[in-house]
Amino acid sequence: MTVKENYQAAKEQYKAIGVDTDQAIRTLKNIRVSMHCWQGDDVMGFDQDGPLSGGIQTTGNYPGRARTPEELMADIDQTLKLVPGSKKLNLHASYAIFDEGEFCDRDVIEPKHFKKWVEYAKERNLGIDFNPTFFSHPKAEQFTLTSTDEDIRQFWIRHGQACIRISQYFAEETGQPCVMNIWIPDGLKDVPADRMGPRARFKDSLDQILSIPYDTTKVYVTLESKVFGIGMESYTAGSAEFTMNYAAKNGILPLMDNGHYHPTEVVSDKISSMLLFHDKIALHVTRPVRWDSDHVVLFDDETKEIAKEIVRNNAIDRVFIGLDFFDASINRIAAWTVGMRNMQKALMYALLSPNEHLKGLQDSGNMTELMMQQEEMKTYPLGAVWDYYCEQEGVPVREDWFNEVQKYEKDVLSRR
Ligand SMILES: C[C@H](O)[C@H](O)[C@@H](O)C(=O)CO
Ligand SMILES: [Mn+2]
Repeated sequence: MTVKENYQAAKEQYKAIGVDTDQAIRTLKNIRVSMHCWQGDDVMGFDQDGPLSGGIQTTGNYPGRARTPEELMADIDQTLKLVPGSKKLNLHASYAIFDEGEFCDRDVIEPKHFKKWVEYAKERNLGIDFNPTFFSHPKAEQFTLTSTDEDIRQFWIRHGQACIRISQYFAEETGQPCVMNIWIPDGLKDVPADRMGPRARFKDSLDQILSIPYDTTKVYVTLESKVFGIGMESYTAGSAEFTMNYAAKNGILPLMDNGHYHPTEVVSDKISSMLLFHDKIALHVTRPVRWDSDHVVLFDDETKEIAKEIVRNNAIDRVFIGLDFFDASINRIAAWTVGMRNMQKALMYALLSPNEHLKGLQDSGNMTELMMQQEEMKTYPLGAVWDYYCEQEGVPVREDWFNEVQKYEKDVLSRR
């Protein structure tokens, strides 16, 4: 049977339970998933040579890490060829590109240092999301926006402001809004004597960053929480409560990273609550294995559940979906491809669910049929619809994409 014939059979099966597969494909095609540039180079960036800091870690030493902007762009290109649908590029400030012999510290970076990224994005019809980088820098050895050293705190405030200006430049150049996410690692290894002070300074720093004029229809500033980091096990200033309240009170968006909570908490259960109080929210989809390990996103239960919450709450236009993982132990292009395709597959799974019918079963208290139907959905022919979608999008079907990764590894990555 051809991919199309398989699709026709699947289409009939879904139709019998009231699901329109053609519509699901049309919807999925327009959901932009933001691909993080930092999977390609183990979060090293181009503006400094020091180690990765901030309580995050890449493990592994698989050959082929991108070492220059040109290599990273080539690797992203290779990945984009293997991923269907609409995509966006997510950059960190540490990926600024300087001219030969030029260097600008993070507090004085300008749009011109991202001109090459803008050209790259425009040629590929990609929007750009952005992140100030409050780690991997000599001035981030201890604290950034919570620092008691006013010079250091002001340095990072200027960095945040510079990034807002760069974000607006991205939005204006690409014609797509830019999500600018603020995450700081600031925290303490051991029991604090003062939990309030750092948070008060963080609050004031954010107020100062956001005090500069910017177009809120073009730049969506988000604030990401985190429960702990390596070396910040006892306390993080940017806790869930801090970021949620700050975002709600100051007209910015909360960002939830599903690696940033206690292990039994799930972001899928938080989305509906957040949507009731915010017009828009943002996500970092990742896979925490026992801790915020940033493993590649799989087609697993939580990813599917996150996708279901976005789809069945009609929140596709209200949730910015970005990925955030970095695995240096496997081929990095395969890592990106698996993660991107799985996020989209999860969205397709959600779109192919008879959501109104299932909700009706819950509302009428018919929990037996609800369980039965939700379980049966797991073996409906999602794969046939996914394959057809990939074929329509001109990207490899099923595992065929891996041949291209192997060829690229042989021809390009292994020569680095
Ligand atoms: C690179 C980081 O993962 C990112 O900036 C931040 O979103 C994070 O999740 C830190 O744990
Ligand atoms: Mn994150």
